[in-house]
Amino acid sequence: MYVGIGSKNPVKVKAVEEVIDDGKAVSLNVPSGVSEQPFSDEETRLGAINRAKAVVERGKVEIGIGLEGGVEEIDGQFFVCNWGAIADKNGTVHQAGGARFPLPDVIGEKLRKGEELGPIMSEYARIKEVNKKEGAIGIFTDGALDRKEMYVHIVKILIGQFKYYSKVKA
Ligand SMILES: O=P(O)(O)OP(=O)(O)OP(=O)(O)OC[C@H]1O[C@@H](n2cnc3c(O)ncnc32)[C@H](O)[C@@H]1O
Ligand SMILES: [Mg+2]
Repeated sequence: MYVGIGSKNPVKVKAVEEVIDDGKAVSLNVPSGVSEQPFSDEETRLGAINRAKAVVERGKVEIGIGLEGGVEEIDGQFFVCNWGAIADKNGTVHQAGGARFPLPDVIGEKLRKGEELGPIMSEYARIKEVNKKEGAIGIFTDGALDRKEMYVHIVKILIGQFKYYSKVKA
């Protein structure tokens, strides 16, 4: 299966490569169509869908995957949320949500001021481009789960659905 991923972020590309059968993904920089820092579950989900569709529209691959990270405020506390989507040339789209976990208030205050989570996290963890490494989930779980592994779960749910529903339709 030749798959495109709508991001050049190595954690997202590696997550797709780890799950797909032939292990080679094409990475494409495509617009998410939402803010650089999505601020709700809905916006994050839409970003993932837009990326997946944009990959397929480029015409290089039959199947596109979009992965998007965002934040969602629940009861005054910010949570990181994660969404993924898979799209094919026939217009089929499947979606999956990933892990959620709360962010400390000191980070929430910066998000409210309009800063992006990526730079906030790098400053907080004192790790350059932490969004391309273990990510916020790696920091706040003391390394129990990193951002790539978190996306691996989403990609498995996406590809799994794609295979299941293709069989059912056949
Ligand atoms: O190149 P792309 O694919 O856009 O990769 P990205 O790291 O910017 O990831 P997203 O656009 O999906 O995430 C939106 C913002 O939230 C940040 N973010 C999301 N999850 C994060 C995490 O686990 N650790 C650090 N930053 C994160 C990210 O860096 C962006 O500033
Ligand atoms: Mg981004």
